[in-house]
Amino acid sequence: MTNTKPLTRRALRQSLRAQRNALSPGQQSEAARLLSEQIQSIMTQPNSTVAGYLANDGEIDLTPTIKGCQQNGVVTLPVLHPFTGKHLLFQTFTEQTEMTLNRFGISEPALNSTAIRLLSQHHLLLMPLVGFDAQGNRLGMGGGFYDRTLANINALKNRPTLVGVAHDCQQVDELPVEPWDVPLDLIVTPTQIISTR
Ligand SMILES: Nc1nc2c(c(=O)[nH]1)N(C=O)[C@@H](CNc1ccc(C(=O)N[C@@H](CCC(=O)O)C(=O)O)cc1)CN2
Ligand SMILES: Nc1ncnc2c1ncn2[C@@H]1O[C@H](COP(=O)(O)OP(=O)(O)OP(=O)(O)O)[C@@H](O)[C@H]1O
Repeated sequence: MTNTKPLTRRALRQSLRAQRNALSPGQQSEAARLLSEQIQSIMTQPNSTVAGYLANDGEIDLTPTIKGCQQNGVVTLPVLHPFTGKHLLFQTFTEQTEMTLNRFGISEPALNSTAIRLLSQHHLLLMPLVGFDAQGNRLGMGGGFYDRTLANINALKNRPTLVGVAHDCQQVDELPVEPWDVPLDLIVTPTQIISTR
């Protein structure tokens, strides 16, 4: 019997990636500006530690958001785990941070053990995604990096709020869900703030 599930996810990925890549530079920068205002509006605590990402493949650009968060807090970026290659570490990011290209061609902080921040030290995790639905399901690039890294998140005493950030065109009615998928607490787009619980 043919298993159509992975195909469905693959087909969805392809179409949603094409849609975000079709946004014009003007639409991208307006989306980035609006998203930054949305994120500022949900940041309740001063001195927050927020994980971001550097946009790739048409993802919504967090540059204005990161600048805003750095003004009264700490920003970290994901780094591919040097040993497992399948998990993410989060390292602090400032203008002085030495950067390197990872195997996907995405810029990330050069490995520095003193810059690593634990998941439990974060208030917000801003997570890139390819697709989302209003129930909090997330479709990523297909590496399983965030899902593996967050697999035990509910065992933490202090767990960060998981925030999926995306363009509005990345929303679908209902995503296929896999057993390892870790649901999002919140989804923020340029025009929506969706609380999933
Ligand atoms: N901006 C950003 N950073 C991130 C992620 C992300 O989704 N976005 N990740 C979230 O997990 C991790 C990297 N995961 C990624 C997984 C696949 C591809 C990618 O472009 N895949 C290509 C195939 C590349 C290859 O075969 O080498 C593709 O699908 O076309 C990129 C990043 C960590 N950093
Ligand atoms: N907690 C986990 N433990 C072991 N393997 C996992 C786990 N989570 C995901 N995987 C594996 O990773 C692969 C990719 O998963 P999936 O398609 O859900 O990735 P994704 O959510 O799109 O990617 P990402 O989380 O990097 O954005 C799957 O084949 C799955 O087996």
